[in-house]
Amino acid sequence: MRDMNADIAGAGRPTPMMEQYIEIKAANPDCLLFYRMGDFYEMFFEDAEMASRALGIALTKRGKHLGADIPMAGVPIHAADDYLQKLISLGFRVAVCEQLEDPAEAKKRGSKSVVRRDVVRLVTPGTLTEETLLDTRRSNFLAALARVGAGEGAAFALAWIDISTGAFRVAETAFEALSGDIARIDPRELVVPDQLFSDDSLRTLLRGLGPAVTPVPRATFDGATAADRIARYFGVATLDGFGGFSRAELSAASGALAYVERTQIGSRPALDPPRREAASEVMAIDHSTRANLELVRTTSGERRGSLVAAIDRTVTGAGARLLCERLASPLTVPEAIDRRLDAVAWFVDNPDARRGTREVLSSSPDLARALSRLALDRGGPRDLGQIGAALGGAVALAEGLGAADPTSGNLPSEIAAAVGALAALPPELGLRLATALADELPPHRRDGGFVRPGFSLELDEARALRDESRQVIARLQADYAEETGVRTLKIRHNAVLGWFIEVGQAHGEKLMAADAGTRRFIHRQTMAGAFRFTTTELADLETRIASAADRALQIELSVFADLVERVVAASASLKAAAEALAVLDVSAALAEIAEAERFTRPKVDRSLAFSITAGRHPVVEQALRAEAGDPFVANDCVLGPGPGESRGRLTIVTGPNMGGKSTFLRQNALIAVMAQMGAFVPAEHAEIGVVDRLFSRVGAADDLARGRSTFMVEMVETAAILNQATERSLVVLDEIGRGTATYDGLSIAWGTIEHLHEINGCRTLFATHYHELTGLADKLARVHNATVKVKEWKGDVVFLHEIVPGAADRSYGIQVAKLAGLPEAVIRRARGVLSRLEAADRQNPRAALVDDLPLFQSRPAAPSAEPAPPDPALGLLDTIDPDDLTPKAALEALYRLKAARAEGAKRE
Ligand SMILES: Nc1ncnc2c1ncn2[C@@H]1O[C@H](COP(=O)(O)OP(=O)(O)OP(=O)(O)O)[C@@H](O)[C@H]1O
Repeated sequence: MRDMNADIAGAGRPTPMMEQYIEIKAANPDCLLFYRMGDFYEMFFEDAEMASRALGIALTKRGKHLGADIPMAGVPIHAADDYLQKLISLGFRVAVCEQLEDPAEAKKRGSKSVVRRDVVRLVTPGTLTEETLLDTRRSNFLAALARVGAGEGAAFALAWIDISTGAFRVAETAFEALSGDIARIDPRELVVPDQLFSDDSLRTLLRGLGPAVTPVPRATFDGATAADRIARYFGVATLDGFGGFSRAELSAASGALAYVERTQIGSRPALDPPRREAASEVMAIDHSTRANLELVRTTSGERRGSLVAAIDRTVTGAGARLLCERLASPLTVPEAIDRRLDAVAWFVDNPDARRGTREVLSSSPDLARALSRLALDRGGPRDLGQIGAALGGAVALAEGLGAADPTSGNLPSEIAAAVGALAALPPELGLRLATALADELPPHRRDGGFVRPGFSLELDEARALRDESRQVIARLQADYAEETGVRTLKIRHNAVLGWFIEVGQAHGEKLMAADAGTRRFIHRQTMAGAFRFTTTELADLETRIASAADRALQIELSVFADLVERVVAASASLKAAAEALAVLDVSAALAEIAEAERFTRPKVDRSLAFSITAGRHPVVEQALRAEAGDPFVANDCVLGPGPGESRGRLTIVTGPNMGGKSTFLRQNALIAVMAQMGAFVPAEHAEIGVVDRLFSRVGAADDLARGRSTFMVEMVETAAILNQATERSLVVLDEIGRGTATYDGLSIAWGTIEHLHEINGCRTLFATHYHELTGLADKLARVHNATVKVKEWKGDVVFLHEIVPGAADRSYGIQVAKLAGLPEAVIRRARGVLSRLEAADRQNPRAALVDDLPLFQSRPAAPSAEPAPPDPALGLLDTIDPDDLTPKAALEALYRLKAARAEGAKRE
């Protein structure tokens, strides 16, 4: 397409319409152009070819350009949303180009003039608003990444906006935290200034995010104009009222807003003012930990099997979105966590209120998204209806919850705040919507028929006239039939002729002859087998009908506009109510699952405790139940400091394959996440000192997209843990070092444990098959051993899934391999090899290593007691006096120095 303009100059001119198309397309080169022609969006040239392949629609042609056929493909307006959804999910961006005037208007300018058209909106993954294009249970964030400064001193920030609900947040981040923060926000689209897009240090990260990354001109991120842009958007003189923002945050917020403005063209979504999220208030969970723990989706990308799928009992889309958000961003401030837990506890203790709340909520529509569509002028009567219904529900809820706490003042603060927000809704708005809107609502305002009879006298009159005229037509038809004696005479309507009288051919000829004198029946059209007539009477009536119908529609549209205006004027309180409804849904849903699954309230404080009694893995437990398999075996886990200790413990978990080590590791990480998101947890008792960062290295996966092998990925992630974990962190490591040769792996695991114990001091679970490591428990004060119990029965192994103190002596790998169906011959051979290896180890046991190796030395601690041998080069240097040297002697001295240094290096 880009070259097309150049081509045209050299050849004959394209048609005026093609000229218009080419101009609009040239302004939107990175989008498929949906070019409105009547009831279709048409695409031409490469766009047509791409769309026809992507959507499986017919590729046709229309006219010629430069002597060649113009490929064309089109989608009908009424089905456009479905096609848009498919295109967006395939990574396309679409520019929607509408007709901006009636074709009749264009004709007035001359027969060759083209209808004015322009792009009214860019549809991109991060800027969707239509119900059909959105996933109800997932937020649809557009994020923007900004960097201020360069090199070591560079500051990063992210801003993210969901235009379908108005949510707008900003947060500072750091280079190392970027991938974790982006994973937490989970945006559908990330915009970055073009210089960051091509920055080497970010290339791997951005490439990993795929087509959802959109580079934009850096000017929109410009720090100097950022504050102005934001203030302008919200119509305020200064941002002071929104709180303080760093330069990087302003830049990101400005970049995100600019993109919203660019894609929405003239429309202005009703966004909340940007809210700052402090990194210290959210548990840091890096990208791979998030993926490993399968918080919101499994490693294969599905929601089924994830933690959120196992615990989500919300009944509204907004509730599901909030639950997901809370799960993705657990808190680190115990008071804030307690506020959430208080709300859940209240719903656990008040099952009737819970049931009532959930019942009202389940029929409560998506207030935030309906509001957003109306504010963007993309809403229909049903969106108004949804607001009305949600308002009705809100009033019922506020009353119901108030009644559940008649003494009032005893409601937990989160619920009280939600009830407050619901009670603050303008009562007249709900009433107005209820009286104005009909019971059954059409999807589009253009068809009318959504205003309740009795609401507007004028409308009722216009409608009566319109409908009555129709009866008059029926009567007229009977009269004409009577008058002409043609029983089959019909009065019909079509778009070209309007109302007309139709009779069969024979009757038509007769009528023309009989009527020749009076010319009462005016001939309009002769069809095959039929004649069409009109009369002055009918023409008059037609005008009256048309104007009455038109009038009725105009009145309806003005009622619509008035209602939208009232709704938009109340958007602040409606948004607060939408948030309140979501909070109530989440709290009640977490109470519901707590009761159904016997979850209990965790105690979260500022200690370093980590004490779980009878903890379970919520997903595995439900899966086992669904398969009607053995019940899940609950296990304890204590990682907090013991008596007299100031830092947390490291527990080495050994045990057979398939014994349940990974499950145990993950369940404790998940319990920490659940506790800090403000949910009850699958344990009899849980006490957790807030976890600032959670690290989990569970299971290995190649990252071929980034050109890293399994082992490399494992080492990169282990390095991140060793460099970042604090004593407040929780670290869960599964089989570190297994991806390489045994001795290398064992050595790396060994060094890692010592570093975690001595330097990081974090609470750690470490599962391994290197049994030699269990010896470390004797050497390192806070290292403990735990193992999974098994029973051997007739040479087979029976897993008990019970974690007990102590070390395993063997892995039962061969027994598990046998269970998995490895050929008998292989099993026999493996047994033979194993017994040889074990015999060799008995002669020269690796387990004894722990006694031989000195303790970990890399602590930046005490200088070593033994002085290092003096460097001979330094000794030699002392004997040289530069003032005494001739140039030749100086050169010789230099050679001698070099030699002495080489000698010293050898000794080191
Ligand atoms: N506490 C438990 N109660 C009941 N069943 C369990 C329990 N823990 C694990 N299981 C079952 O055992 C299976 C294997 O568990 P898991 O993957 O945790 O073993 P593992 O010791 O990590 O094995 P490997 O060393 O081979 O990775 C699980 O899929 C689950 O079905």
